[in-house]
Amino acid sequence: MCTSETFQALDTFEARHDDIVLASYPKCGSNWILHIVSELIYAVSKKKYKYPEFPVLECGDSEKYQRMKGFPSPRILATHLHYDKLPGSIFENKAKILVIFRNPKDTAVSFLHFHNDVPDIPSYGSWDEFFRQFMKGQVSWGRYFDFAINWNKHLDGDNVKFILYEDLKENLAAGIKQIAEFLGFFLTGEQIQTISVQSTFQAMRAKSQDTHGAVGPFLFRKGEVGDWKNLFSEIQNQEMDEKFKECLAGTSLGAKLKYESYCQG
Ligand SMILES: Nc1ncnc2c1ncn2[C@@H]1O[C@H](COP(=O)(O)OS(=O)(=O)O)[C@@H](OP(=O)(O)O)[C@H]1O
Repeated sequence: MCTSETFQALDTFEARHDDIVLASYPKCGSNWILHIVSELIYAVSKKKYKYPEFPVLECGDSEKYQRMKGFPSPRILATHLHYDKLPGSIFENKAKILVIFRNPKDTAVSFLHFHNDVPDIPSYGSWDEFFRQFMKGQVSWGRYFDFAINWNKHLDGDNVKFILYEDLKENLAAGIKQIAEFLGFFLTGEQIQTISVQSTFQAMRAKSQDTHGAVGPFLFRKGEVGDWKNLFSEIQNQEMDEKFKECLAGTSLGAKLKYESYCQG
């Protein structure tokens, strides 16, 4: 998805202290958090947050990064780039970073459906074929486990907040409150409640064509935890469990992902 020109252009990108970065592997809920953060900005400023351009940071060129200099603060920058590929100014200028994770099995299933449902992007012949490519990292933005390993040592920084998709599903209002506190936004319980009603899967899917155009209903597909059980074979389960053990078991991110709760049984 990114050419060497993209990375050269990204080097010219100047992050601001009050930028809000949403870092996630694809299909982990980036559009969900983007919506929540936009609603939080609206609640505290009464300014509707409008994305002046396509919000994925790395989908751009040097002209986009020039134009972004004129965008009002706070800017929301979504990215699927691995930690070591992020523009250094994000860290130097201490932008706030929300790192969003989702269990790798549901992430893979969501990724397959996205490829196969959305016209104009490559589709895969079968789930088995996609699974093989996903495990090898031969999919857009590379291997889930490389993304995770890359982030593992950087989740405890002052400017970093870890968010688990499954936690948000379990208690959306609590998750929104934590995000608000991390961003330094002070909201009443009533405001948090209003945002959580607007941020459920059903509410977002119902508006998806207005908010995201024709791709909306594919982007807001099912919004569930455990959909992997409909596609994974026993052998694929074992392979993913092994990979998790090899890459993340015993690490702080491994514990944060609550793999046993969401990927087994
Ligand atoms: N409000 C809400 N509640 C629960 N789940 C939600 C919500 N909004 C988006 N989603 C689900 O997130 C998945 C899409 O992830 P991303 O937005 O990161 O996709 S993308 O990488 O930007 O294309 C995709 O998951 P799947 O439904 O499993 O495919 C979306 O449905």
